[in-house]
Amino acid sequence: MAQVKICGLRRPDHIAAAAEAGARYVGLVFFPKSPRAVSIGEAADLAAHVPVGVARVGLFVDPDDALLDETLARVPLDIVQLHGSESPDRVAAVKTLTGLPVMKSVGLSDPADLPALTDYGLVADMLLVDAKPSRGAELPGGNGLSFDWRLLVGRKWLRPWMLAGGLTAQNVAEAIRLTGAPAVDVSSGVEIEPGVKDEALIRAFVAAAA
Ligand SMILES: O=C(O)c1ccccc1NCC(=O)[C@H](O)[C@H](O)COP(=O)(O)O
Repeated sequence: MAQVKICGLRRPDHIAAAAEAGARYVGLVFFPKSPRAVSIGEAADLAAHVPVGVARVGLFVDPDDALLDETLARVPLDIVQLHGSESPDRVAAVKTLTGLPVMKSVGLSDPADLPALTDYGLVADMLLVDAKPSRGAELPGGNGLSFDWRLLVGRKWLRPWMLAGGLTAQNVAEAIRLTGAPAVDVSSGVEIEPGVKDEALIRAFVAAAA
């Protein structure tokens, strides 16, 4: 059984569906280019709908200090997810600035990408092991793209981690079985079109990961 994060939620009823189904994390995207982006005001409203026991994850891509300060002044986040090209030093600085746990994404496509998980494991509180976006991709994540899960077999890192990238209700059980992932993260796999989540798909995904 793996914990579940549903990322890129934009509606209170979808947050409720995710929580009722048993998701332990919900993600709010603060990246304007994303079809899942929310404004700070929208996020403040959505965060108020998240039940106790479900962690509110704010997803940022190479944020500057001002964006983090402005967001956290209005949105009660529990975890900061960094999904850009933040260096290990920047991850440490964001932890200090925000006082929150930081989850750093690392994109994988081949074995040469694996050492980054060790490097970021020294500074981040959690790791998000995602597919590396294709060259020229508009978004650094949330692309519905998976990677060869066999890269992870038998590996251990210094921090708790989540598996992401192209997961769906159909493939998540096999992904967990193969990788031993203690937690999984999904966005596109519970959508009917980019940025449009579907309650039935959310419920099916959480059930399949359990
Ligand atoms: O979801 C986005 O739109 C997004 C935009 C910019 C950076 C990261 C983004 N998503 C990151 C996530 O945490 C996704 O859940 C993860 O990449 C998995 O996405 P998917 O393959 O679509 O399930």
